[in-house]
Amino acid sequence: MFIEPHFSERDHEGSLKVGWIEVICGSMFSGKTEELIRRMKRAALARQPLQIFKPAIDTRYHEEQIVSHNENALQSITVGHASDILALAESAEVVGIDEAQFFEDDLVDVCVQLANQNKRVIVAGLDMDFEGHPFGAMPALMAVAEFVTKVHAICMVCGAVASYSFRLVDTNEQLLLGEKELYEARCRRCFLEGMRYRHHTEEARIRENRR
Ligand SMILES: Nc1ncnc2c1ncn2[C@@H]1O[C@H](COP(=O)(O)OP(=O)(O)O)[C@@H](O)[C@H]1O
Ligand SMILES: Cc1cn([C@H]2C[C@H](O)[C@@H](COP(=O)(O)O)O2)c(=O)[nH]c1=O
Ligand SMILES: [Zn+2]
Repeated sequence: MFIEPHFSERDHEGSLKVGWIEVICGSMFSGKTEELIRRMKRAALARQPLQIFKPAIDTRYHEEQIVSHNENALQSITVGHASDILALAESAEVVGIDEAQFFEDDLVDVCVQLANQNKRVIVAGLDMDFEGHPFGAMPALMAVAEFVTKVHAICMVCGAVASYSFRLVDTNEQLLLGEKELYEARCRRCFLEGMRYRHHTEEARIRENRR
């Protein structure tokens, strides 16, 4: 379990002397939002001013809350662009960002600026998309972060540890919001099997159309 850096990182009034970036990544259903909520609740207990942000693109559950799959929730601000966070987080010492994969690449620079202003920045997001490719600004964020935590789900096919989000419907757009009706957490083996089957049926369909 992630333990916050020691309190010597604070001045005598308890304010942060140095900032840093924490990344929480993993597949869908792996507990990213739960872990973000857990860390933010502990910051609140320590009476540190905090603010949570999420991208306008993702309003699946609530406009002004981050909500985990098991219905844990915390107040958040929805922003259209990562750069909006800079002004809105001015009075926060701890900044949480959920669904980071949906922001533009400038999220990396925004997080670095916030950390350079001595803020603790906690970013949660999908490390890979439905094809198993790195998602948005997540890889770059992992590179500049002081702390990276990868959380895991349970494979819905075989019960092993899952790192992949398998899409159950046949669309190739990277952006497709949804839950269990559209995605399944899968281990490497079951993810690969699903992808092979998909390519196989796609090729069969193309062959059929050529006739
Ligand atoms: N396949 C699964 N593996 C693990 N947890 C799952 C799975 N399916 C549903 N869950 C639920 O999802 C919760 C995690 O939700 P959440 O924090 O929102 O995940 P994430 O933000 O990574 O999508 C778990 O505590 C569990 O209740
Ligand atoms: C893999 C993948 C996911 N999405 C969408 C589906 C969900 O709306 C979110 C992820 O939510 P979670 O909190 O991590 O469960 O992202 C997508 O648009 N494209 C993808 O490839
Ligand atoms: Zn599996």
